[in-house]
Amino acid sequence: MTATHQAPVTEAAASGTGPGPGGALLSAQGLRKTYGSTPALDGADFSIRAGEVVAVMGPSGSGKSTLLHCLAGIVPPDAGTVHYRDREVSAMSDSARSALRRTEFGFVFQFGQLVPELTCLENAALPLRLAGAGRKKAEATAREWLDRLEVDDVRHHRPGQLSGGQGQRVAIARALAGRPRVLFADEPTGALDSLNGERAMQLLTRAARDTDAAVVLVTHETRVAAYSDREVVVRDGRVKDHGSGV
Ligand SMILES: Nc1ncnc2c1ncn2[C@@H]1O[C@H](COP(=O)(O)OP(=O)(O)OP(=O)(O)O)[C@@H](O)[C@H]1O
Repeated sequence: MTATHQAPVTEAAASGTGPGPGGALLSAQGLRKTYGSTPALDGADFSIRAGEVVAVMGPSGSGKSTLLHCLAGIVPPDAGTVHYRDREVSAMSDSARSALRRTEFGFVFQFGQLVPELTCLENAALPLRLAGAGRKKAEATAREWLDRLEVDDVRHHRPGQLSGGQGQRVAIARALAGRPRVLFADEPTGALDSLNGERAMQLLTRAARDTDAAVVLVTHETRVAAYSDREVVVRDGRVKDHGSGV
């Protein structure tokens, strides 16, 4: 659906600054989402504060990725609400949700999804370039993040020339270079061996904490969830809060 006529510039540009329900940075209440006859979410609640790392765990098919997609404004829920600060994401137009994703959110998926034709430096600079930064400034910032993720030495390589661990760290640098307030990570270490997975998680959580970004971390691995402050478990489309993590 295109929403060109429904999205006043002010809506897309206005970034909520007040706290959301219960002081949360991002929260969801009573989310429902059905695909055909398959219920993916069935009354899911969630909330995360600035600087918090929350692991979303649960069996395969329980609704973890759907929850992440609804929270990030990628998929509109059938019912329920999502708030980012004091703005209701679930009530925004498509273009306002895209603007929110571009300016406030960062994403890391299981397979880095780097652009194969671009170098690592160009990949990491891409979100900044899309947000309007000039090439020099974007690449200077991107280099700082590649350095933090310990992959500055491969900045002139293309994704096809990297190991899995290097590629995922470039993807994390790209996601964080735009200084997102919320980082969504869906099985970010799912394609890595345990050593590379551990290192990627150490660097990801350290960088997120340094920038006070919230991290919604979908994982089925307990050793990955151990990097969180709190774990929740999704079961049959509902969320159970397990309190503090390790
Ligand atoms: N785009 C879609 N079209 C149809 N069904 C979908 C779609 N996305 C998810 N589903 C279904 O919704 C349910 C929840 O899927 P979801 O991907 O959210 O689970 P998950 O907990 O992330 O699973 P996994 O750990 O295996 O990735 C599953 O039954 C899945 O088959």
